[in-house]
Amino acid sequence: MKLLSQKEALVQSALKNVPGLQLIEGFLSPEECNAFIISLEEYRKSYEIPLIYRPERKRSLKYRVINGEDIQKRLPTIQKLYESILPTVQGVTNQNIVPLKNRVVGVNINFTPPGGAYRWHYDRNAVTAVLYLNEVDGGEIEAYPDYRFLLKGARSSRLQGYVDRLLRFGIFLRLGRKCVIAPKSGRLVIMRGDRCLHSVRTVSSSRDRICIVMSFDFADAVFSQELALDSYLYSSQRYIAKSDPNYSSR
Ligand SMILES: O=C(O)CCC(=O)C(=O)O
Ligand SMILES: [Fe+2]
Repeated sequence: MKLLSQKEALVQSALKNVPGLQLIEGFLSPEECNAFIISLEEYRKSYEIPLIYRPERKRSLKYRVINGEDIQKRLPTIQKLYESILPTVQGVTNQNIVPLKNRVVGVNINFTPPGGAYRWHYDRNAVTAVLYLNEVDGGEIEAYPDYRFLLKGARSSRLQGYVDRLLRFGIFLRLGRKCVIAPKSGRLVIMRGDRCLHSVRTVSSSRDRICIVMSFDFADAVFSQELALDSYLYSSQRYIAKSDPNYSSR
């Protein structure tokens, strides 16, 4: 394992009480994580998992993903986990959130291959829980919780896109609180994903980083960019539009 720098070790140990981002260690035991990993290895023998690659100037999106519809059909134990984790996530966040109506997005399994990463973004939904299934070198979530200037009633607007991009510049990032969360089996990260700027650092191990991503939102939530963002995140075909699919092109 790579040794953490002293500064990063401090960042990690101070993470327990950050508003907008919580860690639960050992949410699953190593044996439970292994059982999931074995069932996913079996899954991969029967089904192709698409590789999504969207190059970006800084950190690109490069990962494989099993979407929620396929999980519901073929991986019932993971679907059950998504349903049974709800009270924990509601309790930790103190928010009356529910699983997403969009089944493709609700629960995903992300496989970040060696050299893969996940670009900087905010989530479309209010709360996201990431459950790490294994430990790899690199692949840390780098996050700035509670770090967004949200435009009321216009969160999918082009203007919101400009504001969000502005906040990624170093001079602004210094105003935020940086959290670095290394992947470790059974570790659960719960964040207010629509207010937390986050990304996944490049995986430097020779094996995939594997995690389960579970999304929740308020019952009345709507997201206007649903179709564009879904094809960007889940289809291995080239993404045609040039602009960021999180925001409207008008
Ligand atoms: O793979 C991860 O750890 C998180 C990815 C993520 O941020 C997301 O799926 O929205
Ligand atoms: Fe995310």
